[in-house]
Amino acid sequence: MTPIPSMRWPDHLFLIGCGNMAGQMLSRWLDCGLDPARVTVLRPSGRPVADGVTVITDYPSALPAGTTVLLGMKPYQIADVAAALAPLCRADTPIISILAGTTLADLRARFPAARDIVRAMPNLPVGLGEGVTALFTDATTGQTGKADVEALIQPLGLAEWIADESLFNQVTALSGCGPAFLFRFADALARAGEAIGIPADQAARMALATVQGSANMAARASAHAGDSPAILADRVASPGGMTRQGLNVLDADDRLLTLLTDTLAAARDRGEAMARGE
Ligand SMILES: NC(=O)c1ccc[n+]([C@@H]2O[C@H](COP(=O)([O-])OP(=O)(O)OC[C@H]3O[C@@H](n4cnc5c(N)ncnc54)[C@H](O)[C@@H]3O)[C@@H](O)[C@H]2O)c1
Ligand code: PRO
Repeated sequence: MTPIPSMRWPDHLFLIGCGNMAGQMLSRWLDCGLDPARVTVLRPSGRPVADGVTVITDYPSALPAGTTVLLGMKPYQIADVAAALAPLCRADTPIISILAGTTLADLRARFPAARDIVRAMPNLPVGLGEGVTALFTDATTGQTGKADVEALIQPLGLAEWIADESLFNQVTALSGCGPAFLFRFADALARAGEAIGIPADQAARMALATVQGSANMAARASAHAGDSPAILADRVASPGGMTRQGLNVLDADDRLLTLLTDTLAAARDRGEAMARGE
């Protein structure tokens, strides 16, 4: 992949944990030209991450100058991680946290020296540069700190600053968890096809290609003509035809809308419970 010319990288990037999510972020950054020699990953397994990336299993005695920290482990590990990491962080050590349900106030309390702390909520397609990342910070973080984080997040896809942290669990439910809901939909579409008689492997291929083509088409239609997915759905449905009969099932009593609203609300509520330490 050709490096994105406008990319601006931290002098050094220190990842705490590099599993499903942080791994996708790092993979995209490396694809876009981040020098692996600038990256250190701390992971208990010590398993290699990528050529040239340093992997350690314990905390160093100091962080290289210009280090940006990415917290990428599980939220419940924050107490242990902060106890070891906070003494290494200085005022000019930016911290980006992708931990669900971990508030900025909590992060500030655990990393009192750090000035720039940003909550980021990415989703898995960031690995393709087609992700969504919600960002939140407070007035303590400087404008330069915000711009630096924005520059780092830019190659991952869409980035959206959230003005009000109380919406962070909502946006996490929508875009952070969203890929799982879409994957479920694609799976259900395939299984429904099988249920009405299509061979399973063929239904799986056709469902996935339909989701992929439709998502690409919806993105283009929105960007070029401002046409929403709701308008596109009507364009598929010939009056009195097959699609309308199907849409009538999804739309009856707002069935699909209610199901998705309940789904997002359940995910949001879990984020709020996690923030309470539950
Ligand atoms: N998976 C997603 O789609 C997604 C999306 C947005 C945010 N997140 C957030 O990303 C974080 C990681 O989620 P994941 O799905 O990648 O989980 P994961 O289990 O795949 O990765 C967690 C990583 O943390 C490492 N780790 C374990 N104990 C550690 C310790 N004591 N110190 C440092 N590292 C340790 C593990 O080796 C692993 O690499 C979570 O906080 C989650 O809220 C995940
Ligand atoms: N994965 C994380 C979780 O399930 C947060 C968004 C996606 O908690």
